[in-house]
Amino acid sequence: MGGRLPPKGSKVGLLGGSFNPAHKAHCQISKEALVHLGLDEVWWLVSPQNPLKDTKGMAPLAERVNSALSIPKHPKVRVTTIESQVRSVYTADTLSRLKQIFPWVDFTWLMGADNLSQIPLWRDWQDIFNTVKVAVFARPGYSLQAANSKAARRFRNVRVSEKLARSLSTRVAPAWTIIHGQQLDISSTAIRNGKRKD
Ligand SMILES: Nc1ncnc2c1ncn2[C@@H]1O[C@H](COP(=O)(O)OP(=O)(O)OP(=O)(O)O)[C@@H](O)[C@H]1O
Ligand SMILES: O=C(O)c1ccc[n+]([C@@H]2O[C@H](COP(=O)([O-])O)[C@@H](O)[C@H]2O)c1
Repeated sequence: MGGRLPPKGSKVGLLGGSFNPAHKAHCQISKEALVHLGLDEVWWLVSPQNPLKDTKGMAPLAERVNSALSIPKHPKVRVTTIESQVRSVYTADTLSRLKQIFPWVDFTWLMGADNLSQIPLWRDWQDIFNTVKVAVFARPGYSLQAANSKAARRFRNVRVSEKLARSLSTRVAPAWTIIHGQQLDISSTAIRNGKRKD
C-alpha cells in the first residue's frame, strides 16, 4: 500500500465496497464512523470483484477507483486498492493480510445493514467477527431484517449498544454495534439505472 503509514495505535475503519459508482451514502457512513467510533481514518477498499455479484455490469476497477477518488469526502477518508494489491476478493483473507501487514493498527470493519443480513454467505464469515470489530450502518429498507438476522443472532452476546459505540476501540473482537445515523436512500444500482445522480 502506498502513501503514509498509519501511526502506532491508529484506529482505522475499513469500508469494503464495489463503489460502482461511489455515492453520498458511502461518504455519510464514513463520516459517521469517524465521529461515532472515534476513528483516526477510514480506508475505502475498492473491491476487485465482489464474489457474490455478477461480473456483468461491474465497471473496471480503475473506473470505480476514479469514481471513489473524485467524490467529495472527509479528508480522513483514503481510497485504496489494497485488495487488488494483496490479490484478495474475500474479506476474511483481506483482513488476515491487513493484520499481518499492520499489526499495530486497530481495525474496524464497516458495512451497511444489507450486508449484515448477507454476511453468512461470505467465506469464513464468523472469522471476520472474530478478527476485527464490526460497525453496521442502518440503511433504508434493511435495518429491521438486519437486526434479526442470522449474524446478529449468532453474535448477540457481544453486541455493543449504540450509546457505547465509541468503546468499540477499547474492546477486542468479537464486538459489534449498529449505528442509526442519517439514513440516505441512495444506492449505486439506482445511480446506474439513472434513477439518481448522487
Ligand atoms: N445508503 C446506504 N446506507 C448505508 N450503507 C450503505 C448505503 N449504500 C451503500 N452502503 C454500504 O457501503 C458499502 C459499499 O456499498 P456498495 O459499493 O455495494 O454500494 P451499493 O449502493 O450497496 O451498491 P449496489 O446498489 O451496486 O449493490 C456496503 O457495506 C454497503 O452496505
Ligand atoms: O468475503 C466474501 O465472501 C464476500 C462476499 C461478498 C461481499 N464481500 C465484501 O463485502 C464488501 C461490500 O461489497 P458490496 O459489493 O456490497 O459493496 C466488499 O468489500 C466485498 O468484497 C465479501
